[in-house]
Amino acid sequence: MLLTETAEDIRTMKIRGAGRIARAAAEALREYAGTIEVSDLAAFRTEMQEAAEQLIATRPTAVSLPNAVHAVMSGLSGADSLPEARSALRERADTFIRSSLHAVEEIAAIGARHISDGDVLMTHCNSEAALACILEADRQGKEIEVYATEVRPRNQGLVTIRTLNDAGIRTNYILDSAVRYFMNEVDLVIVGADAITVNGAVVNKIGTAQIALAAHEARTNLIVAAETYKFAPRTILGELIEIEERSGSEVLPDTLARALSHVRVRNPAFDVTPAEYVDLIVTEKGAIPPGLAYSIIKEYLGWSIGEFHKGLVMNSENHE
Ligand SMILES: O=C(COP(=O)(O)O)[C@H](O)[C@H](O)COP(=O)(O)O
Repeated sequence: MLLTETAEDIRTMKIRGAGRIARAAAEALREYAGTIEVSDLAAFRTEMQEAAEQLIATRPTAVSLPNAVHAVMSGLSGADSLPEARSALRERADTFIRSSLHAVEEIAAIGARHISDGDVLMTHCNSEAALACILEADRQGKEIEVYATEVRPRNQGLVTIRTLNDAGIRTNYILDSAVRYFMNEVDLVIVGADAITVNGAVVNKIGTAQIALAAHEARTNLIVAAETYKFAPRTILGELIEIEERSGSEVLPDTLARALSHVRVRNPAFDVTPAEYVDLIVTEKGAIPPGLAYSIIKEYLGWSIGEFHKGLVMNSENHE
């Protein structure tokens, strides 16, 4: 079944990157809504609720996941019959997926304006939104060069350099630890986001905060490419974004770790870059300074709503 498969693929990172995770979850809910065999609306709600929770439990950091689930599940609130509920959910899922893909295109167009001919860029991890800006700048004929990090331990940098290479963009593949060494050659850092808090802090792949620090020191601008559904409504209420810590075996093979009984491997997958190290956040609705994160949450996600909570489907009139 697509639902179980998708949940497993997100958990194991076969499907990864906040935007792709969000669309995969929406697609899984869509398929599930159309195929589960239930006799009435109440049973349908219960089944869908469980499916939503199963998806949300896969990875805790990317807020695009609960935001996508919320966008789809909100179709349940106005439905009076089982067929109505099924079709409302399918429709919400389609709308979410379409608007997510469209958002990436909009971000590419806006982000590319901030990239100048001759710029040397640096990116970290593999962000669809950040890469879309780089590819669009290249498509517009701007001569650019990119420094792309390796991204230990899962090496998402390999995916990034393949994309850049395929586009014929001059690319330097560097160790994560070589970021400061090269920073003086860089004109602009561009990264994606897994979550953005109400005060403009950016949660992204581990190492982003270190890159931001090096950029700040070198007076190199850092921009974040992020769809509005990467903003986290519940941070308005003071909630913190949970940072996923993955298995130590991703960093050190178990056989080696077993021989080092006093050593504990720590493997956080994300870190938090404070707003003061972020120059601009490029969303599909425009580029904003991080201090305006609140307005994105208020205007596009609805400030009284949250992400999908366990056992609670909230209304989202203004979530498109
Ligand atoms: O940190 C990562 C991916 O982490 P992981 O590989 O652990 O999922 C990406 O920078 C963001 O998710 C944004 O990506 P996108 O712009 O594609 O949504």
